[in-house]
Amino acid sequence: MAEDEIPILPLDLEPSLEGWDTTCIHKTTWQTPQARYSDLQPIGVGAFGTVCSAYDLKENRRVAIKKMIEPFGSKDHAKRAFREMHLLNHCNHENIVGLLDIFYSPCSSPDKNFDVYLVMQMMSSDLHSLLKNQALGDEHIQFFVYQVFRGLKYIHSAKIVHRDLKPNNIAVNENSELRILDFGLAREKDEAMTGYIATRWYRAPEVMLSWTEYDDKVDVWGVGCVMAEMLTRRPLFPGVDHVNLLGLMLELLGTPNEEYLNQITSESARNFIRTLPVHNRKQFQVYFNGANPDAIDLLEKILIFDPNKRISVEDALAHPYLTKYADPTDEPIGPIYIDPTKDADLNLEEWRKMIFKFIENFKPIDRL
Ligand SMILES: Nc1ncnc2c1ncn2[C@@H]1O[C@H](COP(=O)(O)OP(=O)(O)OP(=O)(O)O)[C@@H](O)[C@H]1O
Repeated sequence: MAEDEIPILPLDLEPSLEGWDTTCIHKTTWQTPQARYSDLQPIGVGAFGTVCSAYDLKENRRVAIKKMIEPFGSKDHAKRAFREMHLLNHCNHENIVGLLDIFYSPCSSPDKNFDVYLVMQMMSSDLHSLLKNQALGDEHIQFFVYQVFRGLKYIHSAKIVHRDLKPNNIAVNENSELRILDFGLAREKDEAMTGYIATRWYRAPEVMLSWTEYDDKVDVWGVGCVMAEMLTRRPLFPGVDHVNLLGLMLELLGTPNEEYLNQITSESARNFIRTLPVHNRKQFQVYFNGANPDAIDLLEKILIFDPNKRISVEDALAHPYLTKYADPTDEPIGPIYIDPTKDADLNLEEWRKMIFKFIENFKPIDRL
């Protein structure tokens, strides 16, 4: 499946255990995963995986296990699967979900397709489910936004761009700890960026309007959309298609100036915007009526069309809205990520071998 064909799923699919091989033999141990991971309960579903919580009898803790959907369905699927496991394994940070273990289906060999299961820290909910059920107080919003930026500082300093931040990809615990999930679309920063990234509503304008280059500021935009959703409990830009999404952005943020429009590489996109009614930027104090003025100020600095003028992660962490939690001595940076497959043009069989080897060689580490 090409990246621009990634299905956009209805938001609330019922998770299930369908297709789970609960009898498969664990690669590294004497135990079957069924014996090591018991009490499987479906908790989540995405376009590329179904997720269960399970009790890890060896470590005496609950974990989340994601079964990748058709990792070998196509070359692009396999590439995505490899990237996800490799990136998850690279990151070790309190605000990023980590790879505790990985295993495959019974009698797997590199020569034929096999199922892949990723074991991660278990979180109790994600922001999408949380917001469906409850309103968040300002303190919670502050703490969540802080933690997302803290996680982004780590991944961006490692030269990784997440590219798919949205409430479903932000997991939280009862004690308000937060971890960023789902590195399926993440990329090494300098890699050529493709047009399709991020679920539509959270997609930065520079991605939609095909700027020649875009960078980690797409993730800052994503935080802005998620933060606005935390304040109002409604998606900020629920566009039904590209044109509608752009229209919603222009209505709130005003028509961008010529300097900005001239940076859009697609002539048709540029001209299209010029045909639309001219909007003035709405007053955020009115739109986000009742919100903490510092929250509004931070949003003003995030929701800016031009990524070069959009606030950076470092400056966001130092913003007055997050002062209560900010501690530059406790906001670690990450080791630079190098994708071993960066310039590789592998076929499906070769990807399968890469994934098999990764699982074979996987060594669990102590995860934060
Ligand atoms: N570690 C975890 N703890 C708790 N819930 C989780 C965990 N990992 C995933 N989930 C749940 O499962 C859902 C799907 O997981 P994930 O986003 O990783 O799958 P995906 O197929 O890559 O999704 P997408 O459609 O966003 O690409 C999440 O939205 C979340 O509700």
